[in-house]
Amino acid sequence: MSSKYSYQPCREFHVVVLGAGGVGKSCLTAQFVHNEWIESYDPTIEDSYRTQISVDGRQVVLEILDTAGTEQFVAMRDLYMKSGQGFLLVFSIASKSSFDELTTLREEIIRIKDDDRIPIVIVGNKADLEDQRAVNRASAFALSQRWDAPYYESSARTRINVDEVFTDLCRQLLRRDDLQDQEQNDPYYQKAEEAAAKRKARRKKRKERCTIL
Ligand SMILES: Nc1nc2c(ncn2[C@@H]2O[C@H](COP(=O)(O)OP(=O)(O)OP(=O)(O)O)[C@@H](O)[C@H]2O)c(=O)[nH]1
Repeated sequence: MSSKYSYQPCREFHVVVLGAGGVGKSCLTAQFVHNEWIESYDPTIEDSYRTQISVDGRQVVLEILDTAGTEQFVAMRDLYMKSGQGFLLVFSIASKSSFDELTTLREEIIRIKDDDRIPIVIVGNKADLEDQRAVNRASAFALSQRWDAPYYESSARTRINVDEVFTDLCRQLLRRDDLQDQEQNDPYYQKAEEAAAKRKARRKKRKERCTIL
C-alpha cells in the first residue's frame, strides 16, 4: 500500500480523570506523564497535562485533566465533563465509598454529554494494598459488564496498569473517531440520516397540525 493511503493524521483527545478524593488520580497521571511517584497527598484543584503517545502505531496527543475529588470542588465537575471526550473513573480498591461514587459520576457524565456510549475506563487503583481490599473484583467486573466499560486494577505506586488504562481509553476514542469519519464519508449512511431527519420533521409537523378538541 502506498504511503498516501497509510498516512494517519495525529489525533488529539481530551481525557478527564475523575473519582473521589485521595484515590490516586494525580499519582496515576504523574506516573503516566512523567514516570514519577508522589508519596505525599496534596489535594488537587485542577491540573492539566499534555502528552503524546503512540497507540497501535498511531500518534495521539492527549490533553489530560486531573480533577479535584474533594467535595468543595464538585461544582466544577460540570465544566470538566463538558470538555471531556473520554473519562477515567478511578476508585481505590481499599475504599468502598469511592467505588460507590462512580455510579453518580457516570450518571452525571451521561446527562451532561447527552450520550450513554461515551468512552470510559473503570480503574481500581491502589492494587498494591491487597491486604486492605474493600471492593471485591467480582463487584467491579459486574459494574464493568453493566456499563460495557473495561475494568483495570492499577497501582500508581508500583506502576501496574498505568499505561494500559490510558492506552485503552485512547483506543476507544480512536475507534469512535474512525466510525464517525466512516459515517461522514459514506453516502448511503448520509442518505439514511437525511431520510430519518425528514421522517422526524414530517412527524413533528403532523403533530403540530393535530388539534385535540
Ligand atoms: N499504596 C498506594 N498509594 C497510592 C496509590 N496512588 C496514590 N496513592 C497515595 O494516595 C494519596 C492520594 O493520592 P492522590 O494522587 O493525590 O489522590 P487524588 O485522587 O488525586 O486526590 P484529590 O486530589 O484529593 O482528588 C497519596 O498519599 C498517594 O501517595 C497507589 O496506587 N498505591
